[in-house]
Amino acid sequence: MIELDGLRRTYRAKGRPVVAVDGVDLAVRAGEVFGVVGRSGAGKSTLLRCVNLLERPDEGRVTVDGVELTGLAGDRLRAARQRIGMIHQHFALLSSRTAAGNVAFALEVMGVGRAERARRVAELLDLVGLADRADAYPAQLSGGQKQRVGIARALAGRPKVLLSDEATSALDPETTRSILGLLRDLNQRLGLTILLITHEMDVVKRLCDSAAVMRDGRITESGRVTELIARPGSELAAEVFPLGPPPVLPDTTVVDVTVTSDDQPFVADLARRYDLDVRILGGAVEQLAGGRAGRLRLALPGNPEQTAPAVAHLRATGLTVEVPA
Ligand SMILES: Nc1ncnc2c1ncn2[C@@H]1O[C@H](COP(=O)(O)OP(=O)(O)OP(=O)(O)O)[C@@H](O)[C@H]1O
Repeated sequence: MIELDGLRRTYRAKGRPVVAVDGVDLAVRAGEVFGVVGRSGAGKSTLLRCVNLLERPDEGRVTVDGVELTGLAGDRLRAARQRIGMIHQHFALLSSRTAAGNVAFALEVMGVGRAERARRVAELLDLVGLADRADAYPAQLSGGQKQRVGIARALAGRPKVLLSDEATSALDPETTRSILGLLRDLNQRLGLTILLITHEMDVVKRLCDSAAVMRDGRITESGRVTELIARPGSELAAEVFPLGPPPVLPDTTVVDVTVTSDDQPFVADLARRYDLDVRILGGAVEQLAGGRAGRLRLALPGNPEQTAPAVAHLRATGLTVEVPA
């Protein structure tokens, strides 16, 4: 649904080039929620803004729903852009217009007539659960309600794709959960493809089917969330399920095991097979949007040489096992 090929965007700051996006290839499948994570300055916002050409890439191609946007200009580009909704961290609402007025404004820009506009505004506010606040001004709405208006407005052009720029970063945890629930619901009910950028791992856990990690303008890893978490050395795994530095324990081998949905009861199996008193030092296993996954840190009695057969057995059963240094 979204394909980025060889995307590059350079800014000039104080006379020097700053490569914000440095040759990015990315494919987002129709109907999936795809999250791009990375530290501040990694190039996430620039990448997202290149998808609807708010930012013109210097090089590379952007294709959305089979249309190469980088090959369009003028009215054809405007029309293609209407099919891509966008929501923002600080909502970007017009303070002088009510919730209904903000959504109506998007429809006005698209040339939708008055009667149709009124019908669509009611429908869109209903879709985001805000029908009863249609006449409220942004200053009278909570952060979560403002983001609901932002989402209704982004859906005005019946887009197939929604871009989300840190949509929940300004919200408290409970409101974040309700907005993530709404986005998941819209993704499923409307078949909406969502590409989002975030620095919140909770967003990746609760909403994303797939994800990519961005660093210094490049994608360093990308794939389905559950697959990435099971990949040895994955940065995403360490961010989503942090285990921290390993403790130093005498005559003990510390191992980090990635758990995914089809795993066997491996702790009990290990204890039985090798007569080991396996201890769980930390970790978590959760139901994510893309399936059950997690990481557990285990302590096996014995030095690495003594525990090697048990570790090899864990690996042979298909588990990702890392022995942290
Ligand atoms: N308009 C601009 N002019 C000059 N440099 C810019 C501009 N916009 C972004 N940059 C630079 O490009 C790089 C990537 O910025 P970008 O905002 O895309 O990163 P980000 O990952 O979204 O970070 P954040 O989460 O802090 O917004 C940074 O080094 C930033 O300073």
